[in-house]
Parts: sequence; C-alpha cells; structure tokens
Amino acid sequence: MGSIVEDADTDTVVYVAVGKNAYKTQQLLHWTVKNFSGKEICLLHIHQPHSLNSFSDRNLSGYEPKDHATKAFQEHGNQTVHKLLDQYVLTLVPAGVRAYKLLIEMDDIEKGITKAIAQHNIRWLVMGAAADRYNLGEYSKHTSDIETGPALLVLNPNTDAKQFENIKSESIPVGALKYFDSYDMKEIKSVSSHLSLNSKWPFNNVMMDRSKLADLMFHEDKTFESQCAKEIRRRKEVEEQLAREKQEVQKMKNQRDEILEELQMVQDQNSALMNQISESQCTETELEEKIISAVDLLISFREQRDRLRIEHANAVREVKVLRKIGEADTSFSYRVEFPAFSFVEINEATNDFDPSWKIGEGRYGSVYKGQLRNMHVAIKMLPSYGCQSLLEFQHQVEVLSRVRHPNLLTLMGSCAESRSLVYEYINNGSLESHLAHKEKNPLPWQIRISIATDICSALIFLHSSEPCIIHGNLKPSKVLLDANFVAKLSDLGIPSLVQRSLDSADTSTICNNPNERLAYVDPEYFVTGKLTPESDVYSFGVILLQLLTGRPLLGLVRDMKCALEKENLKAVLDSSAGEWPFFQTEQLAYLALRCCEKTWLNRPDLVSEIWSVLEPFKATCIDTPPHLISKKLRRIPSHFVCPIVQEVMEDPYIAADGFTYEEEAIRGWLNSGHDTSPMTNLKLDHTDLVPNYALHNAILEWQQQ
Ligand SMILES: Nc1ncnc2c1ncn2[C@@H]1O[C@H](COP(=O)(O)OP(=O)(O)OP(=O)(O)O)[C@@H](O)[C@H]1O
Repeated sequence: MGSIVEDADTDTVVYVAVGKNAYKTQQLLHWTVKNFSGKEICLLHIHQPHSLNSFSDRNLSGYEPKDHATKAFQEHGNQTVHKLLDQYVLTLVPAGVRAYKLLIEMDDIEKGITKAIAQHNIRWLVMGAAADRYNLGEYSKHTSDIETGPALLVLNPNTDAKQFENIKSESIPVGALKYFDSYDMKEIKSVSSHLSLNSKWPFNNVMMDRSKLADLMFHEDKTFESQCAKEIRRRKEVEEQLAREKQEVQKMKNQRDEILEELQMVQDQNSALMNQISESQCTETELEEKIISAVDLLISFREQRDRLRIEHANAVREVKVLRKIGEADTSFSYRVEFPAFSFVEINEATNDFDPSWKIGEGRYGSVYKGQLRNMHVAIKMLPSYGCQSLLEFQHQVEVLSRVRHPNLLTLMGSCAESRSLVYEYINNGSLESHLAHKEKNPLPWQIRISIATDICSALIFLHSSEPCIIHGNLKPSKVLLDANFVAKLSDLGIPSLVQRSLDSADTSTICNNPNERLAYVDPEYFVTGKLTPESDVYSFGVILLQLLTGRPLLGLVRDMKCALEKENLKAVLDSSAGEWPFFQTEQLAYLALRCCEKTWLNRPDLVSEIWSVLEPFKATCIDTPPHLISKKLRRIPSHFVCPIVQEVMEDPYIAADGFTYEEEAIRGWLNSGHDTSPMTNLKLDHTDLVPNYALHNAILEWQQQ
C-alpha cells in the first residue's frame, strides 16, 4: 500500500498511529486535532497482511485455506482497513482538518512504525496509550510505564523548542499526556490517570460507550467471520463446480482422443484401401494385357489351325487324287487335270519372249514373266537340247504338279511343245536379292525367322512325301518371297527334267559364280555323288547362317563358330535386322552350325530338332506388336491372300474345292471355261461360290491393327 503523504511537508504533518479500535482512535484524533490545530493529519496504520492466524484462531472448522482463499481473505482485509481509515478521515472533515492515510503492510507493528518513521521522515507522531508496548528502538526507550494516555513522540531533533513549548502549553492538557523528545528521549511527564477526554471536546457527543463499542466490534468481527465463511463456502462451491467442469473437460478430452484414434484408424484403413485399389488396378491392367495377348495368341492359333486344316484337307485330297491317278491311265489324267499350254500361248504370254520380260537365267534355262489366261505367271524355258522325250517330260511334270505345299512354288501348267513350265508369279523378289540388299528395306529378324520356318516346313513336307522328294538345289535364289514374305521354294525337280549329262557339265558355263553355288552343296555329295535329305539340311544350314549374319558365304561357318566360341554372337549377327532375341538366336546359330556339319550323320533332324526350335521362335515373332514391324514388311497371314491373284482378299468366296479366293478372280477363272480347282487342278463338284464372312471379318480386323 503506497503512502499518500509523500509530498507533504513533514513539519506541517502530524502522524497519528491508528489501530482498528474506533473508539481509541477517535480519542486519539480528537486529542491530536485539539493539540495540533492548523496542522495536517496523516493516519498511519500498520496492516498485518499475513494475520491469517486469525482464521485458525476463529476456529473455522479446520478449513485449510488455499492460495486463492488466502488472497481473497487478504484482499478483503485490505478493503476493510481502507474503509476503516476512510471513516477515520471522514470524522476529521467537520473539524476542517486535512487528513491523509498512510498504510504500511508489515506483520510486525513495531517494525512497521519504525519503517514509516524512517521512510517518511516523521517529526510528529501521536500514538495511543499503548505506545510503550511497542519497541520502537531508540524511540521507545522511555515509554515503558505509559499505560493509558495518548503519547506524542517528537521525533525530529530539529524541532523548534519554542514551537514545542507552544504546543505543550497551549494545546496539550496537562496531566493527560506524555511527551517525548526524540532528541534526548526524556520523559516529560508521567501519565498517572486514565484518560478521560475533556468534556469540551466536540467529539465527545459522537463517542460511544466502551461496552457498546466492544459489542459493535464483536458484531463486526462476527459479520466478517460469517462473510469469510460465506466466501469460503462460495469458493468451495466454485471449486467443486470447477472440479466437475474439469472432469467434464477431461471426459470430453478423452472422447476427443478416442475419436482422433478412430479417425487415425479410418485414415490408415483408407490409405490401405487406396493401396489395395491401386494394386488391383495394376493387376487389372496386367490381366487385361494378358487377356489381349491371349486373344492374339488364340487368333494366331486359330489362323494356324485353319491353315493346317486347309493343308490337311489338301493333303487328303491329294492322296485321293494320287490314288486315282495311280489307278488310272497317267496320260489320260494328265490331259484331263493338268493345264497344258500351247507354244502360241507361251509366245503371247511372254510378248514374243521380250528380253525386257526376262526375269532371270539359271543353269536350267531362262525365266520370263507373262500374262497367261488372266494370270500373272513366270515361265521357265528349259533347254530343249537337254530334255527328255515328250512323254517322259509330260509324266515328270504331271508328277511335279501334284506336289503342292504353301511354301512350294505352284506349278500351274506346262507346254510340252516348248519344254516350258508355267509357275505362279512371285512378285517380291528372291531371298538372294533381299540378302544382297537389292531390295529397299532390309529384312527384320522376325521375317527372317519366318522365312527359315517356311523353308523348314517345305523341306519336312518334301522329305516326308512318299517317295521322299529331295530338292537338291536349295539356295537363296530358289527361295522366292511373295507379297506377304511367305517363302516359296522354286525349281523343285528340275534336274530330273534335264539330262544328267548336262547337269554335271554345266557349272562353269551358265552359273555366274560356281563357287557360290557349290557353297550350298552337301560336301558328301562330292564324295558319293548322291543327294540325300541331309543334303537339303546342309543347304538349309548355310541359308540359316546367311539369314542370321547377312554375310558373304566365304568363311561364314568359320566366323560363326569363332563368334560362338568367344561368346560374342552379336558381333556376327546382321544388325540391320534389328534387335535379335539373344537366347533363341544363339540356339538357332548352334543349330545352323550343326546343319553345316560335313558328315550327314552329325546334322540335326528337321522335325525333332530344327522345327522344334524354329516353330516357337516364330510364335514369338507373331507376338511382336505389328507396329514394331514396318507396315511394308508386315507378314500377311497366308490365308488372307487369294491363291490366284496373290493379294489380300477384299471379297473372299469359298469354292467347291474348299479353298477361298477373291470373288472376282475365281469368277474370272470359272468364266474362262475352267471347271477345275485352281489349287488342286481337280474337277470341281459344282461352280457355286459361298461368301466367307468369317475370313472377311478377320481380314478387316487385321487391316485395322
Ligand atoms: N516364279 C517366279 N516368280 C518370279 N521370279 C522368278 C520365278 N522363278 C524364278 N524367278 C526368278 O528368276 C531367277 C532365275 O531363276 P532360276 O531358278 O532359273 O536360276 P537360279 O536359281 O538363279 O540359278 P540356277 O538355277 O542356275 O541354280 C530367280 O533368281 C528369280 O529371281
């Protein structure tokens, strides 16, 4: 509590130490006003803030006050003291005295007074009759016997003696008070009687009876106590309320924590579900891809199956035909079923053997392209000087015409007169021209594998025929490629149509490069003079090496062996074919080397060893996405191609022979007087045509890829 007299002039201020006893205080003030007229009065009160002992003293049911209760109590005490001091100040107003309050908080009253004296430089201090109870240090040395009357402590050693005397003589009733000079602290006069205030004092009429006052004080104490108890009760209630609310808050916090935990769990579950969803989406995509590839595979299997069915049907028919032929007169059947062309027709077809229509020349004659009976044909003119008799020729040709396979060049007819053979025209060059890069685009590895498979398929067919047919002159120039890069072996059986003497004597004269031709010939043939199925395997091995490497024949086998030994196959592979699948290519390279073994016994079997490697290899080529193969080089499924015009069919129709043809082409064939199958040359049961919708749809689908 701060002082309100700090700026006051210490000489004009009289300090009056007041307690809580109103009665005593009134007496003291009354005295002071009377004896210090004209001076200002400062009410000094030492407030004991920690007098909580009074609580326990008052026996408040063992209540242990808490901090806030203590504070409240102190606050209340402070307010009460201020109120009391204010009342004291008010009692001085009628007397026209200017009064102040000085409240000092101190547990010890003596120390409080001493502190006030020192801090405020107090010169005049009036204390009650009990002043001597307090040990004011030096100030109280001579006050021990003062019992009843007010005491004036003159504390300033510089107090004017005259002024002091004036006060003493004029204002202070003799015998009522005791004076102290703080300078010499000498007792001036002892107070022997109990203070009885002068009846002339104006305060007398407001003074109460002592007992009344005591009652009043007691009552006030009681009120204070009940207020305290009330306050404590209220506090207790508030605390209980607070505790309840605290519990409620705690409960809500717990609930919130539970909800948060649940939320976390839900979030975890959510993220786990999201993971599951993305995983299942991945799986779904994978499965979709698998389904697509399975469907593709199924389509290719169906295509294969269809092709095989056709082949099977062909084979069955051929067997029947051959049986019939075997039973019937050969010359008769030839005349009936195998087209024979006149020399005039051949002449017309080749535009009088126009040199610009000549497409090649080999040991066994020249080859012209031509247009015969609305068909594109290649006509091979055999050397007349080396040929057999007419009958022999006709018989041989007829036998050859029965040998049909999708990978064998179809013999469409002959002209016995001019000893010429009429073949289907293959418009995409030979394997030789492709490997020599005479064509625009290098063959991709997928096409090369397909070509190898085609050759192998044709050889298996020939070798398994009854009797076994040996090609005997297999080399890249004999492998013709149609528009769909389907390989067709040409020149089957030609040597048998030409005199043997010529065959063995020709090499240096007709062949451009005899060494190259010999590179494909089985080494055992030079020893035994005999061609065997393994001779074809040898030639096939050399072609295989050329397909893999695209290298010249010279040192080909040696280079491949070396590369495989050094595990550096890539160095010899033809990189223009694209990225070869390593494992299968390596397998094939080993196989090719085995085919090229000098001893036929060491060569692999066509079916069990070569086909079993090539066939699955080819399947992977089919799996290769079409967009990875240049459109120009894309393999067209062979059954999409019309056997007559060799183009993808737009309106496929099934004829009585079971084969499907382009409608326009087959109608043209039938309308030009034919009643035989263009494929088998057998007589057709009828000439009705049925649209092949399934194939039509398959072609459309394939074209949209
Ligand atoms: N049906 C055909 N369609 C298109 N071109 C063909 C056909 N038959 C042969 N040829 C072409 O004629 C060329 C000559 O073929 P041919 O079979 O007469 O001789 P070769 O194979 O080059 O050599 P050789 O017969 O002396 O071993 C072939 O390289 C080929 O380009």
